[in-house]
Amino acid sequence: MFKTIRLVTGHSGMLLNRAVLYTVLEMIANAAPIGLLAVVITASFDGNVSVRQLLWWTLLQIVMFAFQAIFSSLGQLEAQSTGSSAMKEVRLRLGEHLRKLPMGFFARRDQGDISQTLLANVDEVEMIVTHLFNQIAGSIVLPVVSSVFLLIVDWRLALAVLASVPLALPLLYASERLMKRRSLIRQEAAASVNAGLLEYVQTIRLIKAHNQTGKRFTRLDEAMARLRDDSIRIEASTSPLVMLFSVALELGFVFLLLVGCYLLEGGKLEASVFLVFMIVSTKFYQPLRSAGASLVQMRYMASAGDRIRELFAEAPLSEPERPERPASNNIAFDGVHFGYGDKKVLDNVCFVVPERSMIALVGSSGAGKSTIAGLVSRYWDVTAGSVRIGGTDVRNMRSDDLFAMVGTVQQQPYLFNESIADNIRMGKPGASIQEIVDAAQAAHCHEFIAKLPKGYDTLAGEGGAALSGGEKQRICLARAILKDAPIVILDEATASLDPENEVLLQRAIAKLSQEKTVLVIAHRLKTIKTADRILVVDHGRIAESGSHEELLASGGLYSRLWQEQQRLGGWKIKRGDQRQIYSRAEDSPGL
Ligand SMILES: Nc1ncnc2c1ncn2[C@@H]1O[C@H](COP(=O)(O)OP(=O)(O)OP(=O)(O)O)[C@@H](O)[C@H]1O
Repeated sequence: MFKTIRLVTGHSGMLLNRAVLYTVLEMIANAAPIGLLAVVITASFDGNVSVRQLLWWTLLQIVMFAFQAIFSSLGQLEAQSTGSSAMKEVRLRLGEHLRKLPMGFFARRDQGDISQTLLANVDEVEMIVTHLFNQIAGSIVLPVVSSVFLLIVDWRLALAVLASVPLALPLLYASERLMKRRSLIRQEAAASVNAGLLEYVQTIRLIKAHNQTGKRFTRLDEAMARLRDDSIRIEASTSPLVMLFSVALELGFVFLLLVGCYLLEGGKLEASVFLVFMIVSTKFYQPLRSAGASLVQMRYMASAGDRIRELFAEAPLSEPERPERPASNNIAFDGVHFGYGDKKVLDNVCFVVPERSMIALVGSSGAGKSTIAGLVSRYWDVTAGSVRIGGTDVRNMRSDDLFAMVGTVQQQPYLFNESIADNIRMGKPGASIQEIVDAAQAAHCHEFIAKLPKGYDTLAGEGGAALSGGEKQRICLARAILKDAPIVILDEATASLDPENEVLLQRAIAKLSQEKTVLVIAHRLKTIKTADRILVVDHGRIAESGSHEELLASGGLYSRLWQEQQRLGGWKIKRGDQRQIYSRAEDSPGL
């Protein structure tokens, strides 16, 4: 549990100490009136109380209440600000850590599961820092102070009051252990509900399209039912133990009555002392009961901390001890083998992409093209062989240097729910609006952005929901152009474009390749016809390599794919003719 507190407070540990100090002072101010009360009761029994003394005691009581209020506010304020800033730091550290993890981690772990850790688990741990830790520290101080006081006043009665503590503690321990076990199960159930909800919202279009609403909802419903059952189970198993702990603790009061009556009977105890004990013991049991309940609750929150620590424990991509910088921007694959776990995907892949050239990767679906592109950015590490940039193995480069060198436009473009300008600016933080417009013009998206009601200030919608696939892809391309990285990877970047925009974009990409190293993945072969070299990937191997003309002449796989696409691509919808919807391309010179 303390590991969790240390993990989240980090450098702010000292601030938390200050919060605890305020709480301790608050509790001392809370306990002080007890001593005062004892003096008043004893003096009243002895019959020597003056009005002046009473006034002084009352004044002292008021001062203690004021101190209590001041220290309580200071403690809460300190704990809240420590907690909030510590959590902000933890989220940033987690975000940074996630960025450095290999992509294999994201293939293993569910998005919803990760977001549950980043959001809910961090919030739960924040509760420890802002409320529970303070509460527990405070609730322990009061009984400690009161028991010291009681021991001084009458050790026999004090021992009677304290006798129930060793009886109650094993029950608290059992409850804490049970909570530890059950909380992990409940955390997993909560993560699976979160994952289900996220998937449901993200795929709502698909679910509607396939009329799957009921079925998907059933799965979500089941996950929620599991969470409900686990929550009830936690409550049902730990609450009775916490309750028993309270009852066992209160048994001390019964011991006090028994011992007190016995001593009173034998004339070995003054009635005033007995009365003081009966009043003060309430200040002993009540805080201990709430400390016990908070401790069990804290155990649950600490399991959220375990999940955060687990995430931090995931090994990031290894960083070289002596980082190297590439001498140039060419890319070389040298005998690369790679597989996802046991599944072998690439087999002895060798090729070079010279600087200022465009190399295209083509091949059937699942052949391994995106995997090759991913290895350049070190999304994964090769199993054998090496991927080098400018002669330097990418594993010997600092990952930040590598990411800065490569600009990628993915198959599925993603836009953040920010303005279009900010989405493009991500490529170069701090870029002026003129630079953004220039990049948008190069990516042929300026025109449609300018026509939007708020132009570049239009919100893209989460995931770019408010834009078409082609528009999103062009904005992502503008982002990559603005990044101005020496290596550009376009993974099916023109897949969602209409023929007209595709031609324009081809020109932009061709221009890009005059200055940069460009690796393009495309299914539509006519979009990469002009590439300096085309690599045909087949079952994880480079099956053919050459220019468009050379590959056509060789009559191999590329040539067959080309013929096939020519045949299929020759069909188009003929406008204005309801009877003859499809027509051969050669019938239409406009194609
Ligand atoms: N994260 C992953 N975990 C396990 N297997 C994967 C993963 N990503 C891809 N694969 C598998 O590796 C093989 C190559 O996939 P890859 O995405 O590289 O092919 P591709 O040629 O780019 O396909 P496409 O043209 O359809 O995008 C496929 O069989 C695919 O199922």
